[in-house]
Amino acid sequence: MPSFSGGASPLKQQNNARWRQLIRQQRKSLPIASVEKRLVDEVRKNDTLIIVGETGSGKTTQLPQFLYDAGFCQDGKIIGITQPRRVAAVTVAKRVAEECNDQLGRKVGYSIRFDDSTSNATRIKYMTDGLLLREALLDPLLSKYSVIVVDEAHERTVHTDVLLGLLKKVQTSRAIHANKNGKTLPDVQGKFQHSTLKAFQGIRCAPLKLIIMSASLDAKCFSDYFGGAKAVHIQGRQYPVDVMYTYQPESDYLDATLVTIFQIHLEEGPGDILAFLTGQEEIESLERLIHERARLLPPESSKIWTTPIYSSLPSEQQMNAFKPASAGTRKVVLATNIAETSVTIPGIKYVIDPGMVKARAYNPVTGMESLIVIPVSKAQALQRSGRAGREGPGKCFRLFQESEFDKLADSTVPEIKRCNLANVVLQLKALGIDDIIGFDFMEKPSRTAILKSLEQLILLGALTDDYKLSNPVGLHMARLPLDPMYSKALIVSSELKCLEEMLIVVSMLSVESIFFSPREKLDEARTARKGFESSEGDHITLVNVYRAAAECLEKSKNANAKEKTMEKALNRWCRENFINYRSLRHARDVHSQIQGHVQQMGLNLSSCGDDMILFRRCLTAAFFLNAAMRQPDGSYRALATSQSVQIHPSSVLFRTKPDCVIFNELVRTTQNYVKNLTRIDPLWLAELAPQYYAAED
Ligand SMILES: Nc1ncnc2c1ncn2[C@@H]1O[C@H](COP(=O)(O)OP(=O)(O)OP(=O)(O)O)[C@@H](O)[C@H]1O
Repeated sequence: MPSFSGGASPLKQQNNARWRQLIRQQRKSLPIASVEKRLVDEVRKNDTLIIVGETGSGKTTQLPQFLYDAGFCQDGKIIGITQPRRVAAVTVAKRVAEECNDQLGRKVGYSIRFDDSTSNATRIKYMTDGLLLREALLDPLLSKYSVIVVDEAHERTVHTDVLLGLLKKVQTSRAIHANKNGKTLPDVQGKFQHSTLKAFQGIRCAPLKLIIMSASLDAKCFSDYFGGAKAVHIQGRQYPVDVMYTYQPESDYLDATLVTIFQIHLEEGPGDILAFLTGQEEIESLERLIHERARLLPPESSKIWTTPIYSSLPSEQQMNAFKPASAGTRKVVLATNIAETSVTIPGIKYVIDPGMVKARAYNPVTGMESLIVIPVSKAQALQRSGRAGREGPGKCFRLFQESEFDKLADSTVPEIKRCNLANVVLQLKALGIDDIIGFDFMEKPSRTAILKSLEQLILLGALTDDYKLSNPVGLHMARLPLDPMYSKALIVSSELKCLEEMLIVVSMLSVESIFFSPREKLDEARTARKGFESSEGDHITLVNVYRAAAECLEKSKNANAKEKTMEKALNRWCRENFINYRSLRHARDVHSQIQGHVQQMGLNLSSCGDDMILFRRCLTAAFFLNAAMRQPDGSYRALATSQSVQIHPSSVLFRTKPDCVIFNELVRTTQNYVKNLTRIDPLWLAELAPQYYAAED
């Protein structure tokens, strides 16, 4: 994973005395600055504290610095701040390092999956909540942290919720431990796995301070969970944000966003625009429409620079959104909700919020997870408007009526209540927490959902029949930062000697939209795609694309081209073949990261060559829970859930309609569609997954 960079060079800025003076003034003028002493006192007095303060009041950037200055990092301890999103962890760490007049990675650093900028000197560490959970696998008492700040807790991502439960447990263990005046840790014996206990024998642990923060959380609910923890409210924001609503409901929010962008561009003063959309496809189609329309404007008003930001975009491309536009050009950032909380995107004065978001949905009875587009909550709308008004007064255009806003839910339903819990259960098991149903979740997922995931993990071989983590399969699976089904696929394919192919498939499935079909060139795109298609299905088609791209790179490498030229050649090849260059690059990134993991785990990196029957059998052994049979009426029935599903038109099997398939994704729109399919022989199911399909006597 490349390191995050971009924007003006911090060192250059730091040498500039005027710039330093400006930063000092900015920091002093933040609402949080006037309550520094009070906040530090409250943290001293309370082991758990809830801080609610408006967006932009200075919580994320300032509080860790206050605590550092107040001596919370004595004895080499670290203040850890978790964020639900990678991009926030990185950009905020960069900003705070600049404010501290230090290089990123020294006093202030960030650590996210596959990218760690910290050093032994780091005392203020920004990270994703998922990363801290992984750290807990190695250090169950999180002994190097004196304070942990869980920022943007209102988002209630599944990682945040699991982390909150875990931190509560760690706090208790550390308090008991500290009372025993620094003895070793028999008091936590039984709470954690024996193997991990050894890692911290003899370490002295002081109590852990825990701070929960957000602009839009229900303080009472968090306080109750933490035994009546104190909540403090920080008043005021630095700059006002004018919020506007539409007079009429908008039937097409994408078109309404496009119109609003040009309305702002042509009628409002200088300032960049941030528009929230639901996913990569919407972003890319709007980007094209903006460019088409901008070409029709007179030259003096046509200068618009669009820059997308969504989670599957490679990190250095995400960072483009944080760069300033050149003089006279208006930057339009097209973002998903990854830019909704915590971040300050320089230049943004106008926010456009169509009020929709793509969210996970889960049916605990069938065990099926899907993605659906739904209205945002009030908390999300508030966060979105809070991205304006950070460097000066701002405006937020909500593309719905005020009466609709009033009808929105106050907060988002916690993700833990609407996702497949297999991953959570696997992580908790790896942390030595055996009683999942009895785990102190802030909001308990349904019993059915927990049981369903336990059952799934047993079927995948990650848990034994008595619900213990299996060795080595379960241990390997917990170590891989992937969905359990994908982890299982890698382990099975190593046994069946086609790990190389499966690595490609898992990487390609981890990114969005590999194929690119512009509306005006649909026929050309279809013809180009035919060149990669396998009649066996989409997985092998993806392998073909990946290998053809690798061949293109190999050719330019053989011609001794420099890396930049090789990338250019790949970009050209992608355009010619209607492949999404951004997605392909991301897939290559993911591939090299996962390859590192599987090699470390000692898995066998072999290829099945042209034996695609073997590979399809391997896909069956991995994804047997997602098998579907054709019905007499041409529809399909998902075998595990008995749901009626259709093959998505994007699949190469859309027309051939084989008897039996395995699939990777279920998308709910007007119908249940399955995507990413491979044709299989139904007899393989009982042979390769007898634990699930063996015929009853
Ligand atoms: N990268 C940056 N560039 C310029 N100004 C910044 C940057 N990061 C933060 N700031 C300034 O610091 C202010 C406080 O930011 P901070 O992220 O600490 O606020 P917050 O209270 O945590 O907001 P939120 O609840 O939205 O996360 C911003 O409003 C902005 O004025």
